[in-house]
Amino acid sequence: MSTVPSGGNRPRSAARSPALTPPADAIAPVRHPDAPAPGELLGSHYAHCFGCGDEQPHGLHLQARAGEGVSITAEFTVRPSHQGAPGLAHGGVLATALDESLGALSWLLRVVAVTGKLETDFVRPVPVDSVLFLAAEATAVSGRKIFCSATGRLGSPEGPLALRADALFVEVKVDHFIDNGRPEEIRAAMADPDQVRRARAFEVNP
Ligand SMILES: CCCCCCCCCCCC(=O)SCCNC(=O)CCNC(=O)[C@H](O)C(C)(C)COP(=O)(O)OP(=O)(O)OC[C@H]1O[C@@H](n2cnc3c(N)ncnc32)[C@H](O)[C@@H]1OP(=O)(O)O
Repeated sequence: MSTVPSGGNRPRSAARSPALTPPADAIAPVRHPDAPAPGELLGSHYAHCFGCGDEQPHGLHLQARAGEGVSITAEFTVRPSHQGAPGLAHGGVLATALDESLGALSWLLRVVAVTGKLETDFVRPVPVDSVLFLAAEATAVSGRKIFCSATGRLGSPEGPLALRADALFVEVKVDHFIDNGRPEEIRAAMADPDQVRRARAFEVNP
């Protein structure tokens, strides 16, 4: 019996929702001229974010770095608290790591965007203590819609493919959070000059 999980070589687009295929008039994503330089750590967009916040004790503490074009890389170490099955990462946690990596592309586009749709293939089991090497890139833009893809590889950037995702992010105004977030966290964020600075860094026209 083969030990290679099935599905690893399936062409990605064949099984994806039509909504994840950019329309014919979509344009190539444009890296903002003030985007962080390739290799630069992007930092957290919100200290309490479950994906990247350094003040979030339960979080993944993902640290993303700018890549070339509109791409990022990130590393995620799977901890015992991330288990689903014994000794294996929970799929929802892995999807979160992909989602956060894709969200980090906003730093390079300098737009604020949220996940509208995320489709994930779990190609290989991911054991506890694995280091996942994540890579995400924006592939097309159409109006407010940002089409993007990510992969997660085991042990090194060239390691076996464990995860891949395609996603649609939708550009929003900062008001999206002010209007929808719980008032106490919104008040605290708006009173924090460092948080306001981070929010501004996403926006071309704040
Ligand atoms: C302080 C700094 C913090 C910075 C914060 C950064 C946070 C990053 C965190 C990591 C990422 C996340 O987890 S973000 C959290 C998880 N995501 C969310 O909570 C989003 C919840 N959903 C929403 O709020 C909404 O549905 C939106 C914003 C996604 C879309 O609503 P809208 O603004 O009214 O726009 P709408 O007209 O519906 O959609 C615009 C276009 O996108 C398409 N579209 C929208 N959703 C979908 C969908 N699911 N599947 C297909 N297509 C979709 C529409 O068909 C339309 O296409 P067309 O007609 O134009 O062709």
